[in-house]
Amino acid sequence: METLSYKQFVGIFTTYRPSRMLLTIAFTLSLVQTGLSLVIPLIAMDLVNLLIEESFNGLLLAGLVLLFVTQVVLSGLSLYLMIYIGEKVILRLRDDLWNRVVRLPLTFYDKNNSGEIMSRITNDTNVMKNFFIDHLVPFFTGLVSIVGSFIILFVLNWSMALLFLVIFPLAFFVIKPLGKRMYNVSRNLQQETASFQGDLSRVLGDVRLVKFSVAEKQEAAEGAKRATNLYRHGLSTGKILAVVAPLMTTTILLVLVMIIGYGGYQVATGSLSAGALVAVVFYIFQIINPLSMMAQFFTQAQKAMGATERVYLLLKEKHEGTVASVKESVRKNQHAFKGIRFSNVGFSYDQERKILRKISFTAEEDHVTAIVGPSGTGKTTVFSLLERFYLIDEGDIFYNSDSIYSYTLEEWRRKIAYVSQESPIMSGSIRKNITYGLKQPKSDHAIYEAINKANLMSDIMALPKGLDTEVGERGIRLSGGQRQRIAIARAILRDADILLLDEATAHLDGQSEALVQDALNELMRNRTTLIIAHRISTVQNANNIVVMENGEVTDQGIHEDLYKKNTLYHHLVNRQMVSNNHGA
Ligand SMILES: Nc1ncnc2c1ncn2[C@@H]1O[C@H](COP(=O)(O)OP(=O)(O)OP(=O)(O)O)[C@@H](O)[C@H]1O
Repeated sequence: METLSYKQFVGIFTTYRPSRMLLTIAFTLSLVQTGLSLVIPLIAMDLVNLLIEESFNGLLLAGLVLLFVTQVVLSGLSLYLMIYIGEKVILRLRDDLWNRVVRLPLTFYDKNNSGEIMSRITNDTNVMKNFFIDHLVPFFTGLVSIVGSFIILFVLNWSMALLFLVIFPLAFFVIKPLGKRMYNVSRNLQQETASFQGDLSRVLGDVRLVKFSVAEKQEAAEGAKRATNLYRHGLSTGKILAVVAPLMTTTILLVLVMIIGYGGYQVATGSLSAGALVAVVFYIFQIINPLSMMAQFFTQAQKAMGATERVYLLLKEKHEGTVASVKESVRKNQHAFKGIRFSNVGFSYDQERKILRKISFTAEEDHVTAIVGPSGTGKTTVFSLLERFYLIDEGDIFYNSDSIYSYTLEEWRRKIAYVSQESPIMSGSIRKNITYGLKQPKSDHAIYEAINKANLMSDIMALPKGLDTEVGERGIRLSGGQRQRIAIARAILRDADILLLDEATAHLDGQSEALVQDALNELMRNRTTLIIAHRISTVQNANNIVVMENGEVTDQGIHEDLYKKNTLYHHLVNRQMVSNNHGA
């Protein structure tokens, strides 16, 4: 993994920050507050000295109290502003990430685990936020506090300032190398957290598979291994902290003992006033506190860098619109043909294996074109290319007279309704599922019409809350046939010009299948329909059948002709389809 440069790191914060004005106000407030805290010991010094002389200045005391109060109020205000800015940055970042995630091309999801992506968007952004709020801003105000305190300390009593200057930096020689280790440890820790989440979402997503494969033991062991890894990384962090924290405390104690000892001696000899010693101790604290925080700053910065690095990788991914439109568009092709035309299309998912070779066929408007072929030949891939999930390598695909790449991605996908084999259902109401992705809201009347055409009416009427019944993960489970008919109702409402249908291989019972088939016949009317066919009735009724074999189109025609002259087709119909044949 390439490492993030400081410039990119800062770049992310500046890209998503709110107005510069707000940042300036927040910074100014915390600087003023820090400045005030530098004045307080000076007043305290005068007060102590006055008390020793047994006189008292009420005005001075009132001034001190006022300063204290102002400082507290300003400190609260600036803290809130910083939190506000931090939250704003992360809000924008998460917004942007979410936006990107839904727009990333499928090629990205082929390569990345969804649980890990979730972890990046939730955990890693949190780490970034905490760094900003808890460390970045205090770092700068801390710097002001340290420098200011040192200057005053030197003016008050240079010998004590010098003493302090010699002892304290020693601690940093030990802490610095540990910072580097901390970076590696937290980087691994976050990677491991992401893997943990990745595994968890994999198991939860396919909990049925786990159960019917009796893989519980295996998964439990896998999970325990991951949890142990997390534990180990946690302990490694602990070890580093166990060295750093006592070291810091001891150093602080040492410094205090020496300063107070030496200061007490000076007070006794009369070269330092008691008030000045009080002020010196104050300033020492105002140096030590931010310093120990700064020691953490570097380790935390490293941690935040690790988190930002992964977020940055996600931000760098190109979204689908730009990938799928790379191909030069060819509008106004000469052909007057209406429908879809594949012209010498070549495609591979990766460099190693060509999946489709010189695919050419037509799917005419108002016709049903069936695609048949053995498993793994590339039929689903043809559909994916039509949906522009992936970009073709060679040739072109035309719709009517234009290349499909001459449309914007949204324009193009709105022309298509896809009823896939699995008919996925989203968590939510049936209404939400049926109207999913539609541009305009549909009236209940239109929805019921679609439901009727999809043969779903009696199913929905039987549900307690009708259209508003919750389905999917948080609601009732639908049967395979019901899911398909919901997908069909969705496609009917979508009313797209092109229909892609991946016929289910799963065995529906006769009645369910008849219902689905009826609904499909209704859906296919007046569209350009392409079907990956598994039923003999489908191929018998198709206007054109495209036979695919090993990524190539080897034949085209109508059922009767192909059945007679094409051995593969003959074989396919006899072996694969007859078993599915209910209605033919
Ligand atoms: N996302 C992907 N990344 C890499 N290879 C893929 C991907 N999807 C499919 N393939 C490969 O492409 C080839 C064609 O797959 P495809 O799903 O198009 O076949 P199919 O004809 O639809 O098969 P089936 O009838 O079994 O569904 C297969 O060898 C498969 O391994």
